[in-house]
Amino acid sequence: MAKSAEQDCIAALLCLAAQLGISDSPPSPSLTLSTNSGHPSSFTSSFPCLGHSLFVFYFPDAGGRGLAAARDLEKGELILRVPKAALFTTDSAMADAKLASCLERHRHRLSPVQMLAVSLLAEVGKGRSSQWYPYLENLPRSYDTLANFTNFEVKAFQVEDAIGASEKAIALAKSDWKEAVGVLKELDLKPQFLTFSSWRWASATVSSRTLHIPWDSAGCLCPIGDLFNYAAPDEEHSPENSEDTHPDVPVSRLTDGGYEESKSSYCFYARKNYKQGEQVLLGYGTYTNLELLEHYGFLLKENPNDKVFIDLNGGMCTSTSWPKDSLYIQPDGTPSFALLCALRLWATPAKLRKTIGSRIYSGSLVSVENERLIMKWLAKRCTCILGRLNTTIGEDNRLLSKIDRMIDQYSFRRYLERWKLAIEWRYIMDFIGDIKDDPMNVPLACQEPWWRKFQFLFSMLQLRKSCLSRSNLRCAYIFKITMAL
Ligand SMILES: C[S@@+](CC[C@H](N)C(=O)[O-])C[C@H]1O[C@@H](n2cnc3c(N)ncnc32)[C@H](O)[C@@H]1O
Repeated sequence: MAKSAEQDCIAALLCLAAQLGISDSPPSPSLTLSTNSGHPSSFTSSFPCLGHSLFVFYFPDAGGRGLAAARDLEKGELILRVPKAALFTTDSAMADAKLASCLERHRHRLSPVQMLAVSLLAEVGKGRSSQWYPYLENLPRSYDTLANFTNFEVKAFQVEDAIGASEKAIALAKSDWKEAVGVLKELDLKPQFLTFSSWRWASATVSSRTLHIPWDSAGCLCPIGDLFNYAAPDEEHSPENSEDTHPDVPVSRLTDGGYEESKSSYCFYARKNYKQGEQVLLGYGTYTNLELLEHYGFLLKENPNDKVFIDLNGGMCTSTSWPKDSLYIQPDGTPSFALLCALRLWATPAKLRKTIGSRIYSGSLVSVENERLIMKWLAKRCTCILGRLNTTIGEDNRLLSKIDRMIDQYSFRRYLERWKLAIEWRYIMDFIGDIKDDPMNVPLACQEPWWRKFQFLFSMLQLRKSCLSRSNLRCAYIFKITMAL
C-alpha cells in the first residue's frame, strides 16, 4: 500500500477507535492530550483515542507497524483501555441475525476458533458496509504462519521436528477449512471467501492477533490493542519481579494486560519503563522460535525461550519416562532439568539407579565420571543432529545475504520472506548448539557448570558436512523461484 493510503487507513482506524471509546488516557477527564508538533505522535494525537500514552509508528526491524510511547511511561501504568463493545468476538459478530442462526445450527460441529474465523470472513464479506471496515482494512493482507508455508519453504527447515510441525499445521488448516466451508456457503459469501487461501488468512488472523478473554477460548480481536508487537517475557518482566511497579497496580496482575471485568475493558499496562518514542511491547506468552513461527509468523534472533530438543534413543528411554518436550537445551547452553536427570540416570550403572535416583531427581551431580559420560553423549548427539542438515552455517549465512539482496530488488518479496524465515530458523538453531571449545576438555572442577561450554552447543561446525554441491542446488532453487514468479 502507498504511504499516504496507509496513513489514511490508519487515520480511519483511529477514528473508529475513538468512536468505540478506545483510549490511552487515564479515566480522569482533566488530563489534556499531548500535541507536540514535529514529534511523530503529532499524527496520532489529532485522534483522541491515542496520543496521551501511545502513537502508531513503524519499526522496520522489530515487527513493522507497532505502538510507541508518546511520553516516558512508568512500569505498571495503564496505557490503553479497549471497552468490551470494541472487541470483535464471535458473540459480537452474532449481532448479525443470519450469521447467528447459521452458527447456532453448526455450533456442535465447529470449534470456537473455527466459529471466530467464520465470523471474520462473514464480516469481511460485507465490505464497506461493515461497521468494522476501518479495522478490517488495517489487517495484514497475508501471513507467514506455518500453515501458509509452501512445500519448498517447509523443506528449507531441514530439521525433522520443524518439518513435521509445519506439515501438521498445514493439514490442520485444511481439515478445519473442509469442516467450515459448508457453513461459509450457507452464508452466501462470494466465492473468493470460500477458498482455502481465504480460510488460511482468517485463521492466521485469529492465531496471530487474538487476545485471551474469559468467555470465549478463541479469544477476541482487539482494535489498537492488536498493534502491540512482541517481546519475549523473561525473568525481569515476570510479575514476581515487581518492586518498582506502579503503586496502583496489584502485584498479582501480569504487567502486560488482560480483560478486566470491573472495568468492562481490555486493559494494557507498561511492562517496564519506556522512554518517549521507544516501541512499547507486549509479551503474548512464552514461545520457542518454532512456536512463534507457527502461531505468529515471525521469529526472534535472540529468544531466551528457544529450545533445541534432544531425542533420547530407544535404549535410553527405558531409564526415564520424561515427556519428549521436556528434553531440550536452552539458548545459554543449559540442558533442561529433565534432560540432565535423564542423562545422569542413564550414565549411572543399572544396579545403582534405584539408590542414586532420588539424588538425581533433586538435581544433584552424581560423579565427575558420570558428568563426563553425559557430556560426551550430548556432544555426539548434537554432532549427529547437525550432521543431518544439508547445509553448513556459512552456506546458510551466504544464502540469507543473497535472499536479502533479492528481497530489496524484486517484487515477489513475500515468497522470499517465508523461505528466509525457514533458513533463519535452522541458522539460529545451529547457534544454540554451537560448542565453542572441545567440551571434552572442560575441567569439571571449575565453578562454571560444563554446559556453559555448550552456549553454542552445536559448534561442532567443523564437523558439519561440507556440501559445495548443495550451494549449486540452492542457486538452482533461487533460479527456479525467479523463473516461476
Ligand atoms: C498482534 S500483531 C502486532 C502488530 C502488527 N505488527 C501489525 O502491523 O498489525 C502480531 C504480528 O506482528 C508481527 N510481530 C510482532 N512482534 C514482532 C517481532 N518482535 N518481530 C517481528 N514481527 C513481529 C508478526 O507478524 C505478528 O504476527
